[in-house]
Amino acid sequence: MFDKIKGHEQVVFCNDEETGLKAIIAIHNTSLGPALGGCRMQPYATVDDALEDVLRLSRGMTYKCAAADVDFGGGKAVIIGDPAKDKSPELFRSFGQFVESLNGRFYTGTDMGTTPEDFVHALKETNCIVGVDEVYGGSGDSSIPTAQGVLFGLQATNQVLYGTDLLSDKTYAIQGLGKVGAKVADQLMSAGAKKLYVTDINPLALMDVQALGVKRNVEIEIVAGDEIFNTDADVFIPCALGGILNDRTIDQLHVKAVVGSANNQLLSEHHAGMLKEKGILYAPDYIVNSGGLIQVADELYVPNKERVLRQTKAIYTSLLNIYKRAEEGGMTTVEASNLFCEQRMKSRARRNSFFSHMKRPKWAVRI
Ligand SMILES: NC(=O)C1=CN([C@@H]2O[C@H](COP(=O)(O)OP(=O)(O)OC[C@H]3O[C@@H](n4cnc5c(N)ncnc54)[C@H](O)[C@@H]3O)[C@@H](O)[C@H]2O)C=CC1
Ligand SMILES: O=C(O)CCC(=O)C(=O)O
Repeated sequence: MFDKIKGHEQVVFCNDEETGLKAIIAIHNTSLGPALGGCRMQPYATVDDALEDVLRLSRGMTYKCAAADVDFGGGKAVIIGDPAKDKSPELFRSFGQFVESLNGRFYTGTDMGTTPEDFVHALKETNCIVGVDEVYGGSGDSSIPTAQGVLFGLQATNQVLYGTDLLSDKTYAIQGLGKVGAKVADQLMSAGAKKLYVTDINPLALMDVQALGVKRNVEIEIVAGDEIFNTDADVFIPCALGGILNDRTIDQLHVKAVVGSANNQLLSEHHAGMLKEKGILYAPDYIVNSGGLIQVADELYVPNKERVLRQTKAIYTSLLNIYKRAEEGGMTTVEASNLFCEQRMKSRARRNSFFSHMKRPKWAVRI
């Protein structure tokens, strides 16, 4: 087990037979501050699958926090269960009690399969919850800034590919039309996208986007499953599961770039090299999808949407800088991005231990 969790500070298995809660909380690194990361609910086939997912996701949060320049560390939680069938207020209260037991080392909120409403129940047990609705003292749906961040990432990418920030007259292939993907699709239509290829396992999500396409006069083509990798779109936008950029799918891709919200898009880091070899520009996921993190981290200062938007806009310049560093250093965009984050963590961690009280975040207003 210790080999498996190598590199992580703490992994907590949460078991409550009364509510049926089976969850894992993984804290990767708290050298920049307490761990922060959403909670995913998914019917994992095995506990090992759930563990692998939470370990990968929490590690990604460490880099995301460093890149977005928020004083938090990397953590994430997964609940093993079917979001359509296994949710109950008691289950989320039980999860909240486990979060509370970590005594401020871990802050959490939504991710795939969970909604802000779920965490209103958890909030009854712990203050370490972010991203609930404003009426409960939270900053609201974090998928709104996440989707905005993806749009800024797309603009930066179009700037490199075509010399313009405009998103119009291009075709995009979106995988996953959930909280983030549906908003990205909506905004791309507003921005004048020529055509969207879309896929989702939820037929209702597909019907909604198709109806919107008719209203906005934008062509929508629904494709089944893996066909999303094989469209003639200009940009592929993954907004569902991780690990979808792998030997098999990269072979099929003939887009010019990949820019999406899904966490851990690359099955393994060497897949960034494969994309580079194929001439596909890859926007590192944790740079592009940091809008939600920016909002939930900001929430602890007292929520402020303008401040969040300003910081989310910085994704545009961060991504351009990463593209430039990668080009100049002959690296993949992921290598360039990881290097930048590791340098920042090294210098900030030292600063934190010199000047900060151990009990961070020092700005938390809800403790
Ligand atoms: N919500 C947020 O603010 C953030 C989300 N992310 C990441 O973005 C991705 C999407 O997140 P959300 O939109 O919040 O999740 P969500 O649960 O609201 O939506 C996910 C969508 O993907 C669909 N889906 C699941 N498996 C699929 C498959 N095999 N093929 C096609 N579609 C599939 C689902 O039916 C659903 O519509 C996740 O990887 C998440 O970790 C990252 C940062 C922040
Ligand atoms: O979006 C959130 O609520 C928290 C941040 C997070 O979990 C993520 O960026 O993956």
